[in-house]
Amino acid sequence: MDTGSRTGSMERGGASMSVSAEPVLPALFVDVPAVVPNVIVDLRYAGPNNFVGVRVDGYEAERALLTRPAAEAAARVAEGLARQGLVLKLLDCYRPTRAVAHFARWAADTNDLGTKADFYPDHDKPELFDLGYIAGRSSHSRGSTLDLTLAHASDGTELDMGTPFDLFSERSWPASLAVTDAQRDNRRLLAAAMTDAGFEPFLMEWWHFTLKGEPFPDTYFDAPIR
Ligand SMILES: C[C@@H](N)C(=O)N[C@H](C)C(=O)O
Ligand SMILES: [Zn+2]
Repeated sequence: MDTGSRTGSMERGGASMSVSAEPVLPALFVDVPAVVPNVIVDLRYAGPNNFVGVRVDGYEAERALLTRPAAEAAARVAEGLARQGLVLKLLDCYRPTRAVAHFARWAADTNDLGTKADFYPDHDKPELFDLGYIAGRSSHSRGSTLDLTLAHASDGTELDMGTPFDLFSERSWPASLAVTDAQRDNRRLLAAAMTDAGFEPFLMEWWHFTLKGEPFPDTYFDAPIR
C-alpha cells in the first residue's frame, strides 16, 4: 500500500483530529490473512447480509485490512486459541468513512425497515447512533479496530455467542444476563484472548475490539477497500 497520507486537520472538543484525503492507505495497513494463521474472512458489509441489507459503500472487495500492529496482535490471539482448536472469524476490519456515511443515510430513511427484525428489533433506527451501537465517527476507520467471533478450526462453525453479529440490543452487551452461562463463557473466552493481546473491548458489543496504543489514533481514513 502506498505511503504518504495527505490529511486535513480539524479541532473538535479540544482534540485534534484529521480526515485522510488520500485515496490510498498508508503502507502500515496489511491484509490480515497474510499475518494471522488460518483466519476466516466474512466481511459482512462487503455483501448484503448486514443491517443495511446491501453491500456498503467503500467495500469494493472482501479484503480484511488492519494496521500491522493490530494484525500482529490478532495473530497472537489466533496462536493462543489454536491450542484449543479455535480460529478467528473476521466480520469487519478497516471501515472507510464513506461506509459510515452510508450507515447514516440508511438510519435516516425511516421508511426502510427491511432488516429491523434481524438486526434492531428492540430499537428505532435513529436510536442506533444515539445509543452508541453505530458510531458517527468509527474507530474502525482508524484501522486498528475489528469485529470478530470464534469458530471451530475443524469445520468453521461459529461458537454460540448468544446473539448474532450486529444484533443491536442489550442482549449483545458482553455482560448481558439474557444469554446462557455457556454463551457468556464463549464471550469471555473471546474477550480474555483479545484483551491479553492488547485490545480494548466494547461494553455494548461482544464482537468489537480496538487495539490500545493504535498507530493512527486521530486519523479517519476514507480509502475504499479494493
Ligand atoms: C456497527 C458495529 N458493527 C460497530 O462496529 N459499532 C461500533 C460502535 C462502530 O460503529 O464503530
Ligand atoms: Zn465494530
